[in-house]
Amino acid sequence: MITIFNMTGKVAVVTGAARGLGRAFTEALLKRGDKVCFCDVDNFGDDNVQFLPCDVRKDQEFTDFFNRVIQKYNTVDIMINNAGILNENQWRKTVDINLTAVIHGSLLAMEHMRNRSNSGGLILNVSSLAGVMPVSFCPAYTASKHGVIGFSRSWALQPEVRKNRIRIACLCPSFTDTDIIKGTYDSRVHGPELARRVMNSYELMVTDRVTEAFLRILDDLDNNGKVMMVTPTRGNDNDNDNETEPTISGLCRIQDKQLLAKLSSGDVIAQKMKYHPSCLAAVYRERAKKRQTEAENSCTQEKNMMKETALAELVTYFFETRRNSEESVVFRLADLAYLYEERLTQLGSSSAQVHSTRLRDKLLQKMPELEAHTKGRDVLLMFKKDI
Ligand SMILES: NC(=O)C1=CN([C@@H]2O[C@H](COP(=O)(O)OP(=O)(O)OC[C@H]3O[C@@H](n4cnc5c(N)ncnc54)[C@H](O)[C@@H]3O)[C@@H](O)[C@H]2O)C=CC1
Ligand SMILES: CCCCCC(=O)CC\C=C/C=C/C=C/[C@@H](O)[C@@H](O)CCCC(=O)O
Repeated sequence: MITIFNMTGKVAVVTGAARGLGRAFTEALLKRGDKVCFCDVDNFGDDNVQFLPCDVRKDQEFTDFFNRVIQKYNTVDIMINNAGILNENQWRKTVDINLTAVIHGSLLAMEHMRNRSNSGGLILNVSSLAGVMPVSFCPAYTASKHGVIGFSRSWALQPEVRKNRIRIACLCPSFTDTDIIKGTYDSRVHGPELARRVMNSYELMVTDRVTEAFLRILDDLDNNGKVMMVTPTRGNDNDNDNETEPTISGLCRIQDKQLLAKLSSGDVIAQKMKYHPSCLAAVYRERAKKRQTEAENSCTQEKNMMKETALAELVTYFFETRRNSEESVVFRLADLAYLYEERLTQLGSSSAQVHSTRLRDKLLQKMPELEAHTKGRDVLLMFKKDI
């Protein structure tokens, strides 16, 4: 685990913080003793914090706002890209604010944090549960929130980001009691009736619940690339084992198929049921097992991706070296294994030990124009036409 730095007493920027979640996040940061500079298109007055009007959709305005924060505080440690709207009739504006401005805000922060002599920083992008699942009544909003996650996770993998101790994470709340969900009742969504029904099937969260998760992800020093979901019953990814009464959405999440079948056949009514403690324990055991498998799968996927990246770079290195060399080139497998291992470590792989025979086979498979020869204790790789 990489320890980056303690986040309290820092300078934070929050976009879209005149109300709703942004305002709640700002208040929580102030309580911790951080300095906060926030912006919004709406006005807001409070002497304790610095407010600057800024429409994050306007590139120059956003850049100027960010630079003014640096002028005032000399630094930015935390960047919260929170501003967001939901309006399917104005889908371009929705994408501009929810995704394009998040990209812009992240790049501004990264550029600044990269030059801070290795003291790093946190970029927290506010996505949504709609960033991880389809939502039929607001496709553009959903696309923008999916985009935020894709963008953040991709940067999080970059060696440059890790090297500079920058962390990029996402927060994905479910429906929360703020102004944005009022749009679900009017023409800003496709099918307000369906939106209302879906929303009613979810328990509405208070902003405090999301703020609690927000503070956790802020304090988690190992959160680069993390996507934290916040739902009424799960709270966040870590604490969730205090449900004693089943709700339909809760049951869907934990996949208690037997009980779901009973409910759908009309045998029982959700509100009237309680779990027997040992059944509940079994359900939680099952869920913990499922989560572990999911975590392992995603870990394996990430490792495979790193291996693919490192191998692709090695292949490029081969061809570049060959192209730039007047003479024939010979590569020692041991050197290549070392380079490959180094690159995997840079990419963040925790178990980067390389099996050199396997690496040789992979390279020969990727580059049929190569041949391997043994010379003493060395295995050498060279282009066939150079032999
Ligand atoms: N409330 C909810 O159910 C959920 C909200 N979210 C996300 O949380 C974030 C915050 O939303 P809420 O606080 O819920 O909504 P909200 O509508 O209460 O707050 C959004 C804030 O962003 C500001 N804003 C809008 N356009 C802006 C622009 N161009 N430049 C600067 N500021 C701008 C608004 O003036 C407002 O103060 C959004 O990204 C939203 O998508 C995610 C999941 C659930
Ligand atoms: C709609 C307002 C969104 C603004 C705030 C959010 O970002 C909250 C989004 C969070 C969760 C949305 C989940 C929606 C799920 C449904 O699509 C799905 O559970 C079931 C849908 C059934 C259907 O579409 O027929």
